[in-house]
Amino acid sequence: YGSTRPERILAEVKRKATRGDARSVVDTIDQYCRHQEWAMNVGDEKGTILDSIVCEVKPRAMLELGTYCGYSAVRIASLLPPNSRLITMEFNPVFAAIARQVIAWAGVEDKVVLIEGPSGDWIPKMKKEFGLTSFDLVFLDHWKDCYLPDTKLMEECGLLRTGSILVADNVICPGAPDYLEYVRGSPRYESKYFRSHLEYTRVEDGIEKSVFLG
Ligand SMILES: O=C(NCCCCCn1ccc2cnccc21)c1cc(-c2ccc(F)cc2)cc(O)c1O
Ligand SMILES: [Mg+2]
Repeated sequence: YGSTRPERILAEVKRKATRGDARSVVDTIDQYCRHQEWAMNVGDEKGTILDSIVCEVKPRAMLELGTYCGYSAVRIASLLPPNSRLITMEFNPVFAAIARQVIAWAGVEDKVVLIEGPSGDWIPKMKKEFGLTSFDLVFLDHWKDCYLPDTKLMEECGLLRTGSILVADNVICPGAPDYLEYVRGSPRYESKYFRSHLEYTRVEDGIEKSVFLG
């Protein structure tokens, strides 16, 4: 039931996941999207790669572009050290409304700030709005043709510092070829590809981790 896929995912979370237990929310969504209906969460396989990077970086300030149902926001927030903050951005208000409820159900709302609107509008005003100097870690999971322009915009807006890390989902499927060429070719980035699969499928996909060198 529920008219949209995100609504059906939220209904499943409320039915099956333990309130306040982020891990059970993540596992419930993975089970549902693997066995009932596919959805564009980063998923369990690529999620494990993302987890290892979050644990390694221990970001104080993290940005996620592309919230969808809040699956990766919950996954990330559950790993963040105390007084760290994940800012997650969603363009679609219907998705944002669902994600807020998923994030609340998981009990990680005090670590997550969800903002709505297009990245091109938000990126230039984030420093002021959030009293930020820079992001330690950015997870790119929004429109694939926005990865490159938004990365350049973050550079221009001084949101990246030496050592800031970009983690990009879907660099193979659907693909972000211009972004890959940029981070792999630029002397200002040290890039590494983590081979994996498109969520819940056997199709090849991967995550690109790129360190900004300043
Ligand atoms: O399209 C994807 N994600 C983006 C969704 C829309 C983001 C919109 N948005 C959010 C914040 C924001 C800020 N500014 C502007 C726009 C913004 C996606 C697709 C697939 C996929 C689909 C079909 C298929 F056959 C194979 C793969 C798999 C993934 O993992 C994905 O992530
Ligand atoms: Mg994705």
